[in-house]
Amino acid sequence: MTISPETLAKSILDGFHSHYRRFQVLTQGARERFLKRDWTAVVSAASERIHYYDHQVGTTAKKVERRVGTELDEGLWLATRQRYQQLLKFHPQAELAETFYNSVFCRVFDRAYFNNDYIFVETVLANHIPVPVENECHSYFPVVDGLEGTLTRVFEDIGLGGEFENFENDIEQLRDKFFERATETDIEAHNLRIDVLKSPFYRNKAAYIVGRVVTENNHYPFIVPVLINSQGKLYVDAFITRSDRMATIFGFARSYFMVETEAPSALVRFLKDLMPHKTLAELYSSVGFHKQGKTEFYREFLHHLRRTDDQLSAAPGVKGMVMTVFTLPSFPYVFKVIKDRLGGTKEFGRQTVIDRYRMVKRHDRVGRMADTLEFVDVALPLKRISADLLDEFKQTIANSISIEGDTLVIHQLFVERRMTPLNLYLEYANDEEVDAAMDDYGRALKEMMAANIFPGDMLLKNFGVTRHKRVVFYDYDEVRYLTDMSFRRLPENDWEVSYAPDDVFPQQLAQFAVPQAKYRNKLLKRHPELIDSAYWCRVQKNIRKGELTDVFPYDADLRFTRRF
Ligand SMILES: Nc1ncnc2c1ncn2[C@@H]1O[C@H](COP(=O)(O)OP(=O)(O)OP(=O)(O)O)[C@@H](O)[C@H]1O
Repeated sequence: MTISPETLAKSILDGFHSHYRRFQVLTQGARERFLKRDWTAVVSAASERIHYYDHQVGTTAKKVERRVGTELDEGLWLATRQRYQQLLKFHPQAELAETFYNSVFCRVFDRAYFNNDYIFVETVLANHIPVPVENECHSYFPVVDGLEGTLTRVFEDIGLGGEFENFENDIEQLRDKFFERATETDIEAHNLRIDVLKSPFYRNKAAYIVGRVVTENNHYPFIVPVLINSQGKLYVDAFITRSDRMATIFGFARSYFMVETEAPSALVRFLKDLMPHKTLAELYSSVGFHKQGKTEFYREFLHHLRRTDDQLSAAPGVKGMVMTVFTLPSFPYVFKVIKDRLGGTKEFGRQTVIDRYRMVKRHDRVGRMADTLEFVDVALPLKRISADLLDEFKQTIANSISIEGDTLVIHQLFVERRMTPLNLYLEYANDEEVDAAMDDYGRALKEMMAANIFPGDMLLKNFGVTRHKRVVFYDYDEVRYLTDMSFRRLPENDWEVSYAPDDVFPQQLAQFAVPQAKYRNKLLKRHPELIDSAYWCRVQKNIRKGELTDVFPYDADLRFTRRF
């Protein structure tokens, strides 16, 4: 029986709708999980939401295959693509539905067809957003009857549910911070409007209210984190206004927020207005649409390649034993491909590396582990690859590449934000910066531990320093759950030791990870407990008891004082 383009297009769109419904259900549950303080469910919902997209693409692709096989009928698919495009004209998630179509098509058919005739390499929506941004996502609060009244209305409107511990005190502190900020920025505190995104953003143990203060000539973004105490009462924890601090809260090393939206494009454009330095790719990912983040990333990359002429070359720093890492100097990302033969002491195979990178992606990355985008069959113009890098490819990743005409195809590729490797940073940093970096490296280790992550290989070269001078981990091939390891004290006599593969001796960790005494001393001065096995065991015990430690994405000095 022949199938029409109409039926085919609709069945792919149905697949997308199932995915989006499930995404919405998981996202909507965030409020209740937060109010019930069900942190275990918070962790599993976040992981399931990341996972579900691929599952749904797989199911839809199988349906397509059953109906039309894997032999591509050109006429049928050209028409299906056209029909699908029409169906999206006023669709509130049109750009996500385009991406879903691409994912299904690419799963079934050959790479030769991955062009704009068959899929949406370029979006057909471009600047045409099918939903009016203004209506969709935010509420307006003109300050007419005093700031306190307006702030109260903001909270009533957003509907966090639950009772506050001391609402009046929260509003007073917010008002005071607001006036402080108004003086700094020269805002007339009574002649303005507050715009607030209609839904709170949930992540880990917090809900965030996100908005902006609009004056006659300007606007100023803000975030208000709301936490919940052990009696289930809410309280406002801070008022965050500086854009670098906001950027860190939305940073690439954080997990994705849960925020309800019918029109992600409108939400993301509002956020872009608040944080202009963030790319659409980063913003889509930050609110959980990580596949859309990938699509936007790839589009940005293609546009960037067209606009520039520099060459892809090896990433600066110590070469890895597992990954061949390269970068385009004018583009702030690195590309990683697993080597054909894993070098040195690595006692695991390719699949373990892939599994560990995926495990980190699904895990709470607590602001300390960079997000990765995983691509299959990426085509790069050969002329943009330096001769040295091409040689390195042939020697290290020959099984993962093929050359087709003037294109090099990489069969599996991980992409991460580029940072300055910590070992390189320390070489040119001044004393104060070295102090701060070693302190932050210690904090990074502790925060990863608190999230049940044991980095395995803690060498400085496996950490990077971001634009905002935060230390972030990026090499996941030895990552394990903290609870899978056995932390032990070193016995008095070496010959008494019987080592098991998962044994870790914290007393030796700093010596191995930071052999240079000048750096190690700075680390241990701030974080002496890192070489105490009892400390590691304690953290492990807390995790086993189901305690999710608080890791705040903002500095402690921003936190409000709590008055009861
Ligand atoms: N996100 C990044 N930003 C900047 N440089 C990076 C990034 N990721 C990797 N690099 C560079 O590439 C090198 C190798 O990367 P990575 O540590 O991920 O590889 P590996 O093969 O897993 O290393 P190892 O041998 O330690 O297991 C790093 O030492 C660093 O110099």
